[in-house]
Amino acid sequence: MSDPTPKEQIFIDLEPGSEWRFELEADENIALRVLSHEPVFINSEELPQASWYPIHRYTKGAIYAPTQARLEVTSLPASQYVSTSTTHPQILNVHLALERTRILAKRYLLGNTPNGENIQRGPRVMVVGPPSSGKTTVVKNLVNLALSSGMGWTVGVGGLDPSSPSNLIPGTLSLSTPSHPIPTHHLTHPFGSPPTSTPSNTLSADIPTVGWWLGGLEPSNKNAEVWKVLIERMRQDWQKRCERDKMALASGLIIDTSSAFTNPLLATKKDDPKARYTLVSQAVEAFEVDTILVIGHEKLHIDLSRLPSLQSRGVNVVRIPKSGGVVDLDDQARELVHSFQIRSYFYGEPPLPTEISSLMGKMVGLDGALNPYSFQIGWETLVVLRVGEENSAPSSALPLGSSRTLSPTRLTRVDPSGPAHVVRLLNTVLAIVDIKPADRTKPEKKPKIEEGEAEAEGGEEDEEDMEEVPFVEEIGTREVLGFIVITAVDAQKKKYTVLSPSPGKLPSTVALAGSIEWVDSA
Ligand SMILES: Nc1ncnc2c1ncn2[C@@H]1O[C@H](COP(=O)(O)OP(=O)(O)OP(=O)(O)O)[C@@H](O)[C@H]1O
Repeated sequence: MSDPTPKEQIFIDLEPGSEWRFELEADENIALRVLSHEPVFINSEELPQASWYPIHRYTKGAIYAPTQARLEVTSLPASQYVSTSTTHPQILNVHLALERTRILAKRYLLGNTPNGENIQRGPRVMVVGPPSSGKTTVVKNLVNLALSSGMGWTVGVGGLDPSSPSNLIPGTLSLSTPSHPIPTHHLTHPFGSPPTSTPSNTLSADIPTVGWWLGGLEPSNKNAEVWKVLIERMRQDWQKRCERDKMALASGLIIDTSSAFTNPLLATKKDDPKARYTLVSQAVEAFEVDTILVIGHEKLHIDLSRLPSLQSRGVNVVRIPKSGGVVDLDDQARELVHSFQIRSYFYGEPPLPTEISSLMGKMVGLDGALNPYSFQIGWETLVVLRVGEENSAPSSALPLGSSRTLSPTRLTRVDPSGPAHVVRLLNTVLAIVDIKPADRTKPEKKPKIEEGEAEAEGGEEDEEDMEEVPFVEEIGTREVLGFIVITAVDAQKKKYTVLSPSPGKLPSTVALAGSIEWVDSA
């Protein structure tokens, strides 16, 4: 029987140029629809007229109305308010300048029409700022403005913030090429999901994305060399794309960065102790960035404007205001977001409560739940590697008189037989990397145990040198195919239990470990 007392409707009226800001808690899911006729935006994506737009728990954001507007929401979040201070006009100004560059670049590249300013490619923009300054939100707005312009742009989105929930999974760098505005239904995956994680008929899955595994949440002095190689990999990928596709070259690249970029001394090398903002200079050089947007921070703006490495390239350093709506996340909230991000990689989004999914009227397509798959795999079959110098033996352990000449991106095989390793591997997130026959430095051993059905076989396994890495070093910084997590280690049977996003054989049995761990607490 249907409920005889219809629920009271909740309306939000917005003055021209105001925004409705909301912060959804763990038990808050809402849907909203626009009842007025003029366009209303969420992160510069126009909300569909009259359709319900669902927004999942934990999401924080703002609905912006350039003209008078009326919204209907299914329920009012505990934390919500309307503000007339908005940074949208400033973001729009930046967008218009970028749009001009794109148009001139397109004319040059596709129509062979030179322009007086010698613009030969689209804008390359990098957004920097302190923690919780709204970097990801600015990137998303600029990308959505470009994709909504009707010009057919295919903007590249660089994810240089391994801890951002917009990235693939914590610990990765990513490059995605969305072709439609990025939605804000939930906080994970807005820059795109790897194909193994999300069914292809969903909103976020058709954003082609490639990822590289840093294995940590931010660039640091310890992983600086690995970071540098990953940036180079990403640069090559972007360059290849631009060579293939002139429209991508004209559309440009917008890069989100880690707040570690604001640390002037990070990644400074011993041979160049005076270098400052190495991470910024590195990325600027790799992606030929021409504009840096600094959010809020006055000193950072001045520092970067005076940085010789940027001045010599003629990089335009522009300061834009920080939105008063940005939510400052503490460490606990960040941990929760990361855990949620990993969970949704494997399980997708839990279904919306029926009071939302059964709403009358049109509803935009939803991302659904996924069916991850758990199985056992032998220690010998799944080769777990770590990348980087920090994982190799300390210099003090080297023979007397010898010095370290190891490569900073060397691979170390994790031998799970040591008790410390078992503890360290449990709950570890692993990135699967593609292996080609030419990558092997030793011929492949036929795996004795495959997946699920072979579980019960167990038995003796040939002894092999578990310390030896039978692959070339280059695989440690290669593009990743997907992620798994070790949920149990059976020391007696010498097997891992792993959770994979989809059933079937793993695309490769070589995986990279980092410092990202996950325990399903949902
Ligand atoms: N105008 C706004 N109204 C409400 N919430 C907002 C607004 N702008 C940003 N937020 C929210 O504030 C949070 C922090 O913003 P964002 O992730 O863009 O910052 P960031 O600088 O990239 O953070 P990080 O330090 O993690 O790199 C996000 O949850 C975002 O959705």
